[in-house]
Amino acid sequence: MLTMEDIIREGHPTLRSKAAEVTLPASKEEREILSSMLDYVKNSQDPEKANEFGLRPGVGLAAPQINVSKRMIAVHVKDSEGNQYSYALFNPRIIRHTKAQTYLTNGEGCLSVDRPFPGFVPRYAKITVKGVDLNDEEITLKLKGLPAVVFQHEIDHLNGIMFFDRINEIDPFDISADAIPLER
Ligand SMILES: CC(C)(C)[C@H](NC(=O)Nc1cc(F)cc(F)c1)C(=O)N(CC(=O)NO)CC1CCCC1
Ligand SMILES: [Zn+2]
Repeated sequence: MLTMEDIIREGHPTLRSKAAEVTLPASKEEREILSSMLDYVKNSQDPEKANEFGLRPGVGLAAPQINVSKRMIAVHVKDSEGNQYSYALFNPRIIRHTKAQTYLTNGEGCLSVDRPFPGFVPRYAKITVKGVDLNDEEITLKLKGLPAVVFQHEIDHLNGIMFFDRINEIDPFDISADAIPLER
């Protein structure tokens, strides 16, 4: 099973690389890796397991974070209405998005970043994501709110983008007036 030791940290070159498309259908090894990533995110949200294995509770993970430069992400997060989004995707891509922006009012962190990085991270308010799941099904997801933010954060990792790249350097808390705030 994956633990924090498998997660590479800021400064590791893989976090700044563009991950390669997975040739579909995925190999057995690629499926095992993607499945272990979803297990990590689920396990990390289980207090007993998180405690036993020292896991930092996560809502998403991208393959580059475990030093696998392939386009694979795992997300396990509830939206504000309590709907559970649990997805492990090969080759996820944003095919549509609103101009409107949203942001977490607490800012963002990252399992690969061991320091606080204050500031608002502008994200698209609504996105449509296409990808292929572990059953080789192509799925299309229409997302808003926290799930939309998590998917954007994870897909950024596939392109070597870290959340703090998106924070305004002059005024970290500067965000467009019509951006939709997402309270924690
Ligand atoms: C780095 C960490 C702080 C652990 C972060 N968790 C998180 O943001 N949890 C959270 C946020 C909420 F708004 C409401 C709530 F209920 C729980 C996280 O897992 N990630 C995953 C990651 O680093 N993936 O690469 C960072 C998140 C920041 C925004 C999206 C993903
Ligand atoms: Zn991250």
